[in-house]
Amino acid sequence: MAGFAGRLARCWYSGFLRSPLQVPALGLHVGGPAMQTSQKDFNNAVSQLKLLKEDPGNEVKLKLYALYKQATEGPCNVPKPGMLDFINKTKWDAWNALGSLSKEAARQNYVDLVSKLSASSESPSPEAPAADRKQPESDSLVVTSGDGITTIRLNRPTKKNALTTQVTPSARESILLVLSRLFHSKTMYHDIIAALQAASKDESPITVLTGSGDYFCSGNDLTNFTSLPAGGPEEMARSSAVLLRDFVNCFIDFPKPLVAVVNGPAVGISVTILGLFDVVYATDRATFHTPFSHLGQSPEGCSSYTFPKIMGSSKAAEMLLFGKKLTAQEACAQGLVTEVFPDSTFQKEVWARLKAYSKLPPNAMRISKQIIRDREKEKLHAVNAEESNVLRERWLSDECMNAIASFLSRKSKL
Ligand SMILES: CCCCCCCCCC/C=C\CC(=O)SCCNC(=O)CCNC(=O)[C@H](O)C(C)(C)COP(=O)(O)OP(=O)(O)OC[C@H]1O[C@@H](n2cnc3c(N)ncnc32)[C@H](O)[C@@H]1OP(=O)(O)O
Repeated sequence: MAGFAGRLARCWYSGFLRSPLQVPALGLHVGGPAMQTSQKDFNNAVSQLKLLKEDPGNEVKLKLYALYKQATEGPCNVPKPGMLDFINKTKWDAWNALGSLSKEAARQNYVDLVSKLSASSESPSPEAPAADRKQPESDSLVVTSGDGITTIRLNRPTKKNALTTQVTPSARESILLVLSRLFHSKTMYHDIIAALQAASKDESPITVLTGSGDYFCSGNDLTNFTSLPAGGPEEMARSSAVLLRDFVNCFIDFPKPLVAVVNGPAVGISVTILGLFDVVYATDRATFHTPFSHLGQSPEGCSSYTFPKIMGSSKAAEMLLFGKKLTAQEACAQGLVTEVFPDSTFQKEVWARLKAYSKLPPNAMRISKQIIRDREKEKLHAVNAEESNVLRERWLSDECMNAIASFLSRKSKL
């Protein structure tokens, strides 16, 4: 007991317990020295936020939004938005969760949070940009070229490289701009399309898709479903089907050797498009999972056609209908993966091999790919169009809505 009391006292004196109460969900101060923040400190913090070099992520942006509203308008005083108005409801929930927190305490929390973010965005990034970094379409996608290889790297490791339709704002955006850009604009899907189009015309003989961090990609970002456009769910489903079709078309039409370097687990659309790659190398840590039925959705990426062709209809059905997750070895045995490498030597072995392949005559490789793939193209485009249409309907179904709501409320994971 004495030890605990001693530790408590030391914590108190070191300022750890400066504010005696916290709002657990957001980790916020609600009392103590909060009252000392001036309006000037708060205004400075609002300006400081515009200078952030890193995107703090949607969760932090929500906290900032809620604190800003509380600091400037006091406790939430507007009606709760409707169920389907996901974005405004999420913002309302965050603001409302601050309860009766005083304006002064909200100002203090806002200032503390911004100063923490500024401090961490000044420390050097663990992954320094490559010297040959070429087209940073956004922070979520990094495109580099070197050694005869153009590498398109999915770069949202904290979200397992989920493909977002929401923009990662670059630095120097005001909170209002940050919030408005939460809604729409250019997306990671568009960035990948642009990167593939550029790579199809660049000097590199080989193009690679890979991921940063421990995942290859966790598929479509399920929070994409929360950005309802003015036309409501129907418009969201329509425009998403168009985006999906355009996205997959780029893989069907890609003219050069396209290699997936699968650095970890792959989910959803990041698995299905593998059937459109020429070669797939995987670490032995990778898994391959298409939980479409669990999500009330249906196959895309031409997998309804390529998977039965690659692995036979019954193995394909087990993956696409029942969401059976394959290990890397199983995926290799079934022909979806070309070769599996031990995780400890994966990067070294794969890149050495690709560098050697990139020295082969580029025109010969393109022409060979053309002969192998061209007779299938028309069929693949038709399959892609059909799959996109079916998904358009699925996205409006109760099964899909409930599955997304369940993930968003953290009740379910794969
Ligand atoms: C209208 C739609 C938009 C239109 C887009 C057009 C084209 C899209 C067409 C494709 C349609 C569907 C195909 C698919 O891809 S279906 C597959 C979707 N993916 C999933 O269901 C995966 C969901 N994620 C999980 O189950 C788990 O996160 C995980 C991948 C198994 C990892 O679990 P973990 O315990 O190791 O890590 P976890 O803490 O959960 O994750 C870390 C943070 O990352 C967030 N996150 C991970 N994956 C996603 C995702 N797919 N969508 C959104 N967020 C994701 C996770 O929430 C954690 O965030 P936080 O730290 O809690 O903030």
